[in-house]
Order: sequence, then C-alpha cells, then structure tokens
Amino acid sequence: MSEQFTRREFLQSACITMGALAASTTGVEKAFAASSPSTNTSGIPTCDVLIIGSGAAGLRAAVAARKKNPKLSVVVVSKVMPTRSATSMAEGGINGVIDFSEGDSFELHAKDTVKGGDYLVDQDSALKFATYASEAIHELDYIGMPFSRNAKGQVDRRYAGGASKIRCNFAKDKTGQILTHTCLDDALKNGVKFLMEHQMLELSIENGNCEGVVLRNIRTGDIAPVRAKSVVLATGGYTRVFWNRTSTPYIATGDGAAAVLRAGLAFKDPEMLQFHPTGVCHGGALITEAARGEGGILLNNQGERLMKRYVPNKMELAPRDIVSRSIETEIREGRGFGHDMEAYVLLDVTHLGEEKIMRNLPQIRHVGLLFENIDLVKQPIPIRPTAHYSMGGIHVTSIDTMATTAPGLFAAGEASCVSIHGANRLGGNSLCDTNVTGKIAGINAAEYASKADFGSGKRLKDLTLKWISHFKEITGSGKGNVNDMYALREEMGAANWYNMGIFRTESKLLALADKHAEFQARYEALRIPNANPIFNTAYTEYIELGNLLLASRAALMGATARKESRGSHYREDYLKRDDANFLKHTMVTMDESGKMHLAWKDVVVGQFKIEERKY
Ligand SMILES: Cc1cc2nc3c(=O)[nH]c(=O)nc-3n(C[C@H](O)[C@H](O)[C@H](O)COP(=O)(O)OP(=O)(O)OC[C@H]3O[C@@H](n4cnc5c(N)ncnc54)[C@H](O)[C@@H]3O)c2cc1C
Repeated sequence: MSEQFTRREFLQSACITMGALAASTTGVEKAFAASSPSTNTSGIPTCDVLIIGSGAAGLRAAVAARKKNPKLSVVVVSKVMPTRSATSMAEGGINGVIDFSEGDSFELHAKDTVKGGDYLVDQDSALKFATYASEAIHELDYIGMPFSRNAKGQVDRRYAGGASKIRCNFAKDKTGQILTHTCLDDALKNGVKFLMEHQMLELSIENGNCEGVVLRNIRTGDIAPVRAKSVVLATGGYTRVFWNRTSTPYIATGDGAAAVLRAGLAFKDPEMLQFHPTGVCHGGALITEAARGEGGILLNNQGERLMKRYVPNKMELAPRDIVSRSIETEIREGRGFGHDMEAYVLLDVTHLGEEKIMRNLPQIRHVGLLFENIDLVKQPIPIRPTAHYSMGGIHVTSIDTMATTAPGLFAAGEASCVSIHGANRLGGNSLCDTNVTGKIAGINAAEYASKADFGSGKRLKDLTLKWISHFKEITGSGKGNVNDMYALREEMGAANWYNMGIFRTESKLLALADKHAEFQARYEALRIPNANPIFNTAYTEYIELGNLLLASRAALMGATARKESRGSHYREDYLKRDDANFLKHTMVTMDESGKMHLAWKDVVVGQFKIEERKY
C-alpha cells in the first residue's frame, strides 16, 4: 500500500451504499421501486451473502465466505463501525489449546466448557468448538494478530476462570481491540464490502426461506430492502436488557434475536444471561477476569479473601456465576462496603506491581482511573457484578453449519446459540466462539449462496412498506417526548436487574411479568416528536428498545419455566440443579399476535458424565 494511502481511505473504499449493490429488475421490483422513492434504485438491491454485524463473528464469516467462493459478493452491514462492537471491548484473552506439553488437550478444553456451562452444553458442539478454537488461534497468528509473547517468543497465555489448564491467549488486556483490527484488515484485503451505519429492521422469511432483510440507513433515514441468497446474523447479544448495569456496548440490544422471534423462529435458552463478577462499582464497565488470572484477589470489608468461604480450591478463578453470587452474598450479609446500587467489594491487584500491570493489564488501569478515579497500581478498586454475556441466542441446528431452521439463514457469535456455553460461559471462550462459529457460518452461507437463487422479494416489499409507514406513524404526529422513552428504558433495566438478576424467585419473576406488560403498553404509546429522517437517533433507539422488551419477555418466560438452579440461572426457591426435569434447552417462539410460546429441547450428552459441578 502506498504511504499516501491511509487506512481510513482504504476502509472508505470498502464502504458502499445500498444503491451500489447490483439491482435486478423483475416486475415486482419495478413496481416496488415506483412505490417506494426511498430505495433510490431501479430495483431491489441485492448481494450474494449478506452479513449483519461487524464484530469478530461477522468479520470472520465474511472472510470465510469470500474464501469459499471469491465470485460471491459479500457485504457486511453494521449499526456502528467495527471498532465499536463488543468484540473491540474484549480484554482478557481468547481460549484455544496451542501448547500440549503440560497435558492440555482439546478434550480437556471441551470438558471444562461443559462443566463450566453446568452441563447445559451440547457436548458435540463443545468438542468441535475446542478443536476449532486451537485452529482459530493459529489462523489469527498467521494473519498477523500481534499477540503478547512470552520469553520463548510464543503466544502468551494466562489462566481464565473455570479452566483446568492455562490456555487463554492474549494481547495485553486489549485482546478484542487488537483482534478487531486484525480481522478488519483481513476482511478489507479479501474484498468484503461494508454498509456502515445501517440498521437491520426486519428479516424476511418467504415460504420458509430467508430472502433478505429490511435495512434503514441511519444517516439518511432511507428504509429499503436488500435481497440476498443467504444471510448471516452476527448481531451480538442482548445484555442491554439490564440497561444501566452492564459491561456491554450500546449496540447489544438483541436485534437478531428479536428479528428471529418476529419471523417465527426459535430463541434458545434466553434466560441464560451471564453476570461478570468484576464490573466497576459505578456503571458496570468491565475489569477483566485477567486481573484475577494474573493474581488479583477479592476482599470483603473484613479484609478477608472472600472466595475462601465459597470455593477454596479455585478461589478467584472459580467460574463467573459462582464468583458473582459469592460477591453478592458478601454484600447481602453485610461484609461489603456501601449501600444499594453503590454497594461493592474490593479487587486488589496492587501486589502485582506497576511493571506487570503496565505490561499485561494497562487498559484496566485506565478504566479504573476513568470510572472510579482510582489508580489500581496504588489501591484496590471497588467492584460489583455486572451483566456481561448472552449464552442464549438464535437457535442454530448444528455447529457443522451454523444454519437456522430457515434455509438461507445462518447465525454466528454471541447472537447465536449452538449450546457451547450452556448456562455459564467460561472467560476467553467467546472470542474463540466468534472466530469458530463465524467461519463455519461464512463457509456454509457461501455454499448455500453458490447454489441458491434469490427469493421473489414479495414479502420483502411488503415488510419494507410496513416499516416506511411505521416511521411516519411513530414520528409524524409531532407529539411525544423522547424523555419518556429514556425513562422507560431505565425502568426496564432496573426491573430486570432486581427481578431477573443474580438471584431469582417465582414471586419476583411474576412481579416482573406484570411490569413487562405495563412496559409494552407504554412502549406502544410512545411517539418520537422529531420526524426528520436524517440521523434520527431517537428512532434508532426506539427500535432497539422494542427489541430489548421482546428479549426481556423471552428471558422471563425461560427463567419462570426453569424451576431449578443451573449456572447463571439461580432460583432461590429451587436451589438444586434438576437434571431429571431440566437437562433441556428452552426454545421460545412468538406467533403473529405477539404471544410467546415455550418448548423444550434435549441437551446433547456425549462422553462427559453429567455430575455435580464441584470446584
Ligand atoms: C468489556 C468486554 C470484555 C470482554 N472480554 C472478553 C474476553 O476477554 N474474552 C472473550 O472471549 N470474550 C470477551 N468478551 C465477550 C466478547 O467480546 C463478545 O461476546 C464477542 O466479541 C461478541 O462478538 P460478536 O461478533 O458476536 O458480536 P459484537 O462484537 O457484539 O458485534 C455485533 C455487531 O452487530 C451489529 N448489529 C447489531 N444489531 C444490528 C442491527 N440491527 N443492524 C445492523 N447491525 C447490527 C453491531 O453494530 C456490531 O457490529 C467481552 C465482552 C465485553 C463487553
């Protein structure tokens, strides 16, 4: 690349507009173009493989699709730039066995994953995942990811919670940011095109097949369909259901899960939401598990290492669900500091020394200064659990394809659920999930697109017109107050946190159901006073809030039906895990009237014996 040609210019050259997508002109499309001036094209824009999401899952899917068939047009759509996804925020590292000299193996990685997930893991998925995870690390290394290196020049590794061996590969504590840049470079190099600042509003499933999506250009407000032979949903998680106490980015609004619900497909294990032990006290931004992996300790108000009371064998490196409950129990029993939402315990890394912190954990020092005004080189930092990860997601039928039940539709990364993480994800297992499942989804989407034809576009047309009218209806009256929307979002987050958070009971869940009904009614009555389509961020957030309310309802349905405690789903009224009745996935669907239904699907059990989870 010429020195005059900057990276920004390179990225800009890969960014296209919907009008630049090849437009075919069948009768239906001509009629549609005439009826919808906002498509700006003579027909419906098309591409072969359309990927929604520019986190690691979307980027790896795009590259894999291009490599599988370089003749295919592959387009990545995203609400935000790739550097603003959850992937970019990942800190601690990416799991994958690359050193077998100390007895580690793919089987051990899979076993830890199954146990960590409290046996709600499909064991066939976990075994393949562990094998491909190792390959993913080598691939990232090969395409130039600047991992931290040990004295021998090998990719450096640290312990992550719930791991029996050291296999969390890292790049300082900025693994996600560095991975994002590496994967973005690779996507640009492989001819992937980008539609940035476009919001997927809806999926179109016609006669059971996926035929494309309705997109909204956030900058211009244009709402238009894009037909694709195959679509990959890599839209991330839905942890923003706990709006004001989460470590995740603002884009984590469950748009993919909500789209599949509206399309009549299944949302699997929605109640399985992870709480990470160490969010900063104010707001919940993350202090990575790597802080404990490097030797950080958790202290209560007696100055005791609190984990001694709960998991003396693993201490701070027990799985996240257990550490989070331990911290909350300390706070409940009066051994924490502060009160209410400001209650906390301490994470102490001071004994690691400045040199080690600056070498391996520089970002969390920055986070500590930014959010708590505390230099954790010099003093312990107040922390409390924060909502962090969605184990539940779009149901895919097999890790071999990452296909959903609708032909032409695939899912990957945190948006998907192929049951690798079960009821509790292990630290470091998500970044490799995005690489593994993204690649598989991309290959299979490309294979499908190489043989399939475009759908008719009829339903896509109807849906697009519906959304154009929707924008007018919600914004056209000049009435409403955006503050009502923001207040509703805050209330939803708090209600979900208190009633469906770390400790759940029947009575709290039933009370939450009433709240959800009230929230839904208030949502439907909301209006946005600004009718200007250009950068109407209030409308963007309005759509996201609708998706969060759907995801909240689905999660509540699963949490109420699952009368047991398993992993991050902890029912104080059913303290024990109940394999006889609940070694099953919850499968939530929604009918056209908006009513949700629940079914069960057996967990795939393999070589790992189902037993009590002990550490
Ligand atoms: C602070 C933090 C630290 C973490 N640390 C680690 C770690 O150390 N190790 C680890 O393994 N995991 C870690 N994780 C988890 C991990 O980063 C994520 O689970 C993973 O990166 C998710 O990747 P993804 O590609 O599936 O989704 P994301 O990276 O969340 O990307 C989702 C994409 O979908 C797009 N999108 C969503 N909805 C729409 C829509 N309607 N229209 C268009 N585009 C849409 C978004 O714009 C975004 O580009 C961490 C997470 C956080 C938040």
